[in-house]
Amino acid sequence: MLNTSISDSSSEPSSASLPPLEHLSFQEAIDEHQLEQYDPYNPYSYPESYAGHNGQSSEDDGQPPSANPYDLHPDQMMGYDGTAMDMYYPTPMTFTRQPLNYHLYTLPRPEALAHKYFISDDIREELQKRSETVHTTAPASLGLPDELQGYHSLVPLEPVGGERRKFGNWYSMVYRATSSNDGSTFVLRRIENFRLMQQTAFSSIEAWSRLRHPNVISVHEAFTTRAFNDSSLVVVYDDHPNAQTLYEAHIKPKAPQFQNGRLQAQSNRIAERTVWSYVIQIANAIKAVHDAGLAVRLIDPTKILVTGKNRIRIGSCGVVDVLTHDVQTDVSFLQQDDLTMFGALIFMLCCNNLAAMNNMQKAIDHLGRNYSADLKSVALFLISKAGPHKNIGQLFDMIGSRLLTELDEAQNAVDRLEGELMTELENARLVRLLCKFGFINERPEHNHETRWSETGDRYIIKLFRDYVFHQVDEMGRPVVNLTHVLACLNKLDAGTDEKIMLVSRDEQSCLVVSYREVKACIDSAFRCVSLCG
Ligand SMILES: Nc1ncnc2c1ncn2[C@@H]1O[C@H](COP(=O)(O)OP(=O)(O)OP(=O)(O)O)[C@@H](O)[C@H]1O
Repeated sequence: MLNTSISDSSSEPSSASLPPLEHLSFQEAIDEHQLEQYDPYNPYSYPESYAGHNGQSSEDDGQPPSANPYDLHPDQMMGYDGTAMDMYYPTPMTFTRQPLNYHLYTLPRPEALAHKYFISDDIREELQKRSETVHTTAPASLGLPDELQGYHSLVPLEPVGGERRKFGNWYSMVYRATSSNDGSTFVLRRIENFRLMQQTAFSSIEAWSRLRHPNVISVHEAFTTRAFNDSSLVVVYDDHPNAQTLYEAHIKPKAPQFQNGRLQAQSNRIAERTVWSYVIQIANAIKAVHDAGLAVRLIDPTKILVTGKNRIRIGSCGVVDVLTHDVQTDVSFLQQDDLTMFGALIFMLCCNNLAAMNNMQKAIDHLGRNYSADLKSVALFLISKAGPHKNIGQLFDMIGSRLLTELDEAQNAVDRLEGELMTELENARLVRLLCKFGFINERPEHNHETRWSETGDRYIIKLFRDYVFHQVDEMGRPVVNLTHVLACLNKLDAGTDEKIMLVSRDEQSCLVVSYREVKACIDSAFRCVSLCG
């Protein structure tokens, strides 16, 4: 069995995941008096102090100064910790990483729209962070190969320099890289100084690459390379940006935090429900692996990833098979070993201690005191002596109705996501409309006509644009109301018969038109532009 050396990395920098986001809502930055005047239903109505001296928006659209992330000191930037990646590299970065403002679109959004028209902040932020992580680049000073068997733009996912990372007895490093084939990112685990004795060592990788399971990180391929100036083994996996290992998520000691004015230690205790969810997902993964005639061979908190809310995936599959190809071992023996490692993992998680198995009795007592008898029975079953009847299927008999709870949760999660997706359904429709506006309005010239966009049907479109976007209140201040814009655009897209009054800019004339008529004007003007294009 592979003896994975696990160093206590409590003092080590965290991995590629970004630091927790500090929500700097701008309401926090304004005083109570200003808040009283703030209209929460008007998405862009800012307190007086953010408007220009004449009561109109200032040039920066009346945004509070702190809402612009680029104006802030890096330490204050939302969700941005410049040191998060820098600490991986021994030499200082020579570029400035511009942070995303995750709240760019929704900071001033009215409460009433919160879950109606837009995906929820949490999910959007999470997805944007993942996308930002994928686009991180490494400094050239690291001297990484430019190209590696169809992969480029390598970025280490572990600190470089300092103590070298080990995978069993081998030095190892994990990189994110982009595939030249399809532009997707993958994760490459490199094992240094590996000498391939026989090509058949890769036969297990072929078997692993055929296995697709929601709780196993898919294996794509493996190859040897001299691109790192040695003979390295590289195994390629699906990328799950911003994933944390179980160790990072639950075992690594957390820094104490201020609570009620006092610095307090943070508990790492995992809720029983979460442990059961993990147990079921890992058992499910092991069953799929065993059914495929393989063995996981490495069930360890540093090699299992949490890739979303309580979503677990076993990683680093196949590497041990290649590394120990010359040692012939019966697969059923290795599968029994998987169950023992799985049992040990439950103890480590419940005791928040990688070394829990060093004091068996203490670990059993701890688990018994803090968790249910059922969980203790499952853990004890897994570490019990191997036998012909001990298999992963038997574990499912023990789990019983908890499987149904997990199924309920999974279905609820799908429903939630479908709900989120629904909120984005109409976005493309409105963007298409806005694009048409953009093509038509203020077009300097069309068919040698310099006043094309101001005359004929286009004049109605111009007035309609004023009606949607350029209304002012009785004090002459811009009415910046997202609800009005969305309502108008939706009615326009539907072409309703509702009539609206469009007023010329000099207020000397007005036109009463239906949305249906405005829609016809836009369609014909856009056709005219696109046919000549
Ligand atoms: N498939 C993957 N997708 C995304 N991130 C991954 C993937 N595999 C590994 N990682 C990330 O790479 C980092 C390094 O992985 P590794 O398996 O070396 O874990 P580790 O915690 O550094 O363990 P060790 O101490 O044994 O080196 C981890 O933070 C992990 O989150």
